Amino acid sequence: MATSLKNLSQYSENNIPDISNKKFGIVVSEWNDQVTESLFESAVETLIKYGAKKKNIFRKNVPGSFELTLGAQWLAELNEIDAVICLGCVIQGETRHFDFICDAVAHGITNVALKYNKPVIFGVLTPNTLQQALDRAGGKHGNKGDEAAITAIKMLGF
Ligand SMILES: Nc1c(NC[C@H](O)[C@H](O)[C@H](O)CO)[nH]c(=O)[nH]c1=O
Ligand SMILES: CC(=O)[C@@H](O)COP(=O)(O)O
Repeated sequence: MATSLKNLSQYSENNIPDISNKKFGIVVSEWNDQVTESLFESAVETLIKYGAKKKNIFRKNVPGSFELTLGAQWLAELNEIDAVICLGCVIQGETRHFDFICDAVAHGITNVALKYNKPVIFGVLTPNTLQQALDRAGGKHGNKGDEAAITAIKMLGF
């Protein structure tokens, strides 16, 4: 979809399962916390909107997005956790460090989902600029946290 048409918070509300007794782990990167806190607030709001109980939402912080994989694993290995949402924001700098982090996190989170056979959602923004991140954390392109939460919910209804 062309960026100009993108809205991360527009999705079908069909096939939403009962999540009243589902437990969610949310791991949040502290880097760019102006952005990641907005992603977290939106994710929690969406989970509760569709029936999750606040007492069943468990947050853990990690220093940066590179650590999201291990944080996700520490949550996913808990039998009581039904789905994990990973929230981060990696902003392009001057070097290739951005590429290594994004690649590692995308592959790492995928591997955790497959290893523990449960939804582990990639709610990580990978913008070129802070403004692009803000546009996707409650701005003109919606909120990635909302998208990540509804993705977790729908996967629980698979
Ligand atoms: N530059 C960003 C980082 N860098 C830190 C790494 O994620 C990691 O914590 C460090 O390399 C030590 O392992 N992290 C972000 O989440 N966002 C960035 O823009
Ligand atoms: C994505 C990052 O880690 C970023 O902050 C690194 O910036 P730089 O590539 O300019 O060192």
